[in-house]
Amino acid sequence: FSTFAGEPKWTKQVLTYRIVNYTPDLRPAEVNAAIKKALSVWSSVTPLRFIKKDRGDADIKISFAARGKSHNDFIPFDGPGGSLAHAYAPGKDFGGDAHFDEDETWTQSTKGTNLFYVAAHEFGHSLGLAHSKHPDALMYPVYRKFDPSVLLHQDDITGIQYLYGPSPNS
Ligand SMILES: CC(C)C[C@H](CC(=O)NO)C(=O)N[C@H]1Cc2cn(c3ccccc23)CCCCCCNC1=O
Ligand SMILES: [Ca+2]
Ligand SMILES: [Zn+2]
Repeated sequence: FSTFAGEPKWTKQVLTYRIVNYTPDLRPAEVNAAIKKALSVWSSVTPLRFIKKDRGDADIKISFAARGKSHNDFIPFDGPGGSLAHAYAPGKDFGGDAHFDEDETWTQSTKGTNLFYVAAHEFGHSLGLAHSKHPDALMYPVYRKFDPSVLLHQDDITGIQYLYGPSPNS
């Protein structure tokens, strides 16, 4: 596993998240569920807890943006394929935020681009993990057909627990 320079991480265990806008590829309830499930991947192995906010500021702001429309972070997306999403290391303002490329076809299945899988990867960054060199780790930088049952590789767990420790009820 790897962390970001300076090992930025959240100094609180309860974090807030807000889904700022929704992709038309899925019903809002499906997006809410995929995001919630992707966050629970990380809270299941750490003391971290996530609270959803529907307005105002939040630690982790989630949004969808397409090509050209620079979602005011000056890193425009590249159309279908290519890069699928990106996220920022813990910190204020953009810190922790995750942006998803609207030009992808977001799905809940193994066809198209699975939102749950990509979100789980991005939230690894939002919590302070950089990329892993293990090809079967969630934090590996290439999207792979995934087995929805097994998501976190030991490398991912070791990394996140290095930052936040294990879940208290482990
Ligand atoms: C891990 C993932 C959820 C998030 C990462 C980005 C990331 O690390 N976000 O935090 C991602 O999008 N990786 C690219 C990497 C990539 C693969 N190719 C590319 C062609 C062009 C540009 C990038 C890529 C080859 C063609 C396949 C393109 C479709 C799949 N894309 C990828 O796997
Ligand atoms: Ca893209
Ligand atoms: Zn990544």
